[in-house]
Amino acid sequence: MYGPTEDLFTLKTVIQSFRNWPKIFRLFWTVQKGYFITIVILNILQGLFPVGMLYVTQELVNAVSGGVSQDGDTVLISFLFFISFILVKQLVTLIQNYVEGLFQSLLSNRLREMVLEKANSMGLADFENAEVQDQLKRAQQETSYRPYQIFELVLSIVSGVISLVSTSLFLIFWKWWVVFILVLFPLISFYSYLRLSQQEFYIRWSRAERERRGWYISHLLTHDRAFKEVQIYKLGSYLITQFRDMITQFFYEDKKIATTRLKTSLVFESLTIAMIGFMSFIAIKAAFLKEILLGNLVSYIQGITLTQTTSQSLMHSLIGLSQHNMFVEQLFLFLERDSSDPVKLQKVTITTPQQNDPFVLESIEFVNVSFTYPETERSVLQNLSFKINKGESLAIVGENGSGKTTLVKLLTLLYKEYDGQILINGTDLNAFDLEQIRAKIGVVFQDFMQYEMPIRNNVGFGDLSLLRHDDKLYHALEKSGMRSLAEGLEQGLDTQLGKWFTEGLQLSGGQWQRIAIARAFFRNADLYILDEPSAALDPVAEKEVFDAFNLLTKERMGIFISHRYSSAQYADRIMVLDQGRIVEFGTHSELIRLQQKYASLYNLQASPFVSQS
Ligand SMILES: Nc1ncnc2c1ncn2[C@@H]1O[C@H](COP(=O)(O)OP(=O)(O)OP(=O)(O)O)[C@@H](O)[C@H]1O
Repeated sequence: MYGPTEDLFTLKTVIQSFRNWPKIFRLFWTVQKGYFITIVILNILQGLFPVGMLYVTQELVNAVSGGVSQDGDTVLISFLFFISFILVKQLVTLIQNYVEGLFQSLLSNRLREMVLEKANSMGLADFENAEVQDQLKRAQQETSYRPYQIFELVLSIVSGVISLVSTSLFLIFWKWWVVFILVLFPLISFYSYLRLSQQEFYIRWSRAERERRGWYISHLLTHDRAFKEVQIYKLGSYLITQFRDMITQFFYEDKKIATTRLKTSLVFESLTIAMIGFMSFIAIKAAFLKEILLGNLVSYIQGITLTQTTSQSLMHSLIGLSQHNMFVEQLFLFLERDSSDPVKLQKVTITTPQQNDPFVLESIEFVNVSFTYPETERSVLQNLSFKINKGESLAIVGENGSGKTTLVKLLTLLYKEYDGQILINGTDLNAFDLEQIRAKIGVVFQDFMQYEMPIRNNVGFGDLSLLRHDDKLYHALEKSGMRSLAEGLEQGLDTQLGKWFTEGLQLSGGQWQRIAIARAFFRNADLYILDEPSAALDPVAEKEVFDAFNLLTKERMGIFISHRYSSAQYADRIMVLDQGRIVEFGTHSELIRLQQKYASLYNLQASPFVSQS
């Protein structure tokens, strides 16, 4: 297993985890300076309140009991002072809650945005990597609240230290050793609590993958796509049992830690109470013997309790801080990891139509390209060399798993780690801005997306800059044979598709595919790629789509993958892939004359006894 293990949580790692603080505080500063400063000031004030409270209480009690003065005015002034103090304290607390709430929302929004921005800048290889998925999961889980909790704890430590110092000074004039014991005692329990918090972190850390599995099971059980199979194959109770086993295991892990925490707390809390009891007894005895005034007795007892709780909560804050640090470390690990994709996130300017881009794809050439998927051994594409020029169409055929889709993924620049060279207009691909090249490619993947959004978005995502150009959207829909359906709808292009949201129109598999084709055609691309376009299309739709495709690619480039050899024959050239190698390459008639794999499969499909798939 990668990452930390339970034994690795030493004091050193705890200290090291503080290295993210400059980044965290820079983030706070950039989120909202005004709120940030206000929160700091209000927390310092909060730190001074306890000792203030001790003082006004002492003054009031002494005034009432006549220990300081018999004068009625003094009592009244002390009382008004006491009430005003409480009022100010409450006001500060209210304002503090208000500002902190707003700041926390802003911070959590910004962090969530940062995680999404990072995810958007990653490559496909990252998304297919379980370790990255775990990191993403941890980052998402911790983003919304951990950094703010660090801030809160730092502030509470600051105000805690102020309280501790001021209340200690108050007690020191009575008996210095009382303060010494009260501060020292929580330090003794520090190690036990630190160990516990590290164990908690490890448990949560190691859960990321299992939590994702749990999420997947609940996704299967709660989403329409899986519903049919879950019902027909009666998978429900099996999946629920798996889910239950998983959460039960989580529960027992949590329970074990909670029990240890309970035992530790029981020991230390009992000792604490005994200690406070002993010290209070000393103060009561002194008051009984008239060595101190009644007001002083009250403030000493409060002071003892306050010093004890403050020093204990300071200790817990420090431990909490180290735990939050470890979690935040995971967040920054994700935010700062190198992307497998050379394309860095760019702000999309959706106002400039892509039509204005002077760059034109003239040719794409593969020179001895071999490819192995990350984290795997087997070479999926081996020594591919071919060239496609503007105005040409290419059909790629081959058995399942022969590497057709992988080739499309390389063509669409989704993986950068390949051997050999890919040349664009005769120049190595790496010399180009990949975003610019991608903007010139319109593609329908085998597992195309069905966006649970209006038709406008489903098609318009092909070119965001033209999202509001209804005529162009309808034109693209016409090419994929979906115009009349869209025009017949009451809401037209703004009809919601899918069933996830209200008033959604559910399409058939073939209709969804045609929408995806319209999306690709909507883009003013130089290269159009259709991966298995006929998979869900009826013969009439297939013919329409191919006619549109041929027309569209006349002055451009067109590549399609198909298992239907009847479609492949109309491409200018055909590539036959077998176990990642090009075994035949040429026109339909050339390959038929060769009488090899293509010819035999073509004849097999043409035979009246084989149904076309
Ligand atoms: N993301 C991936 N990670 C690792 N291996 C993969 C990945 N995707 C595909 N493969 C492997 O690469 C090989 C080629 O897959 P590819 O999808 O390119 O085949 P294909 O020719 O398009 O097949 P089909 O006709 O079934 O769509 C297969 O052996 C597959 O197991």
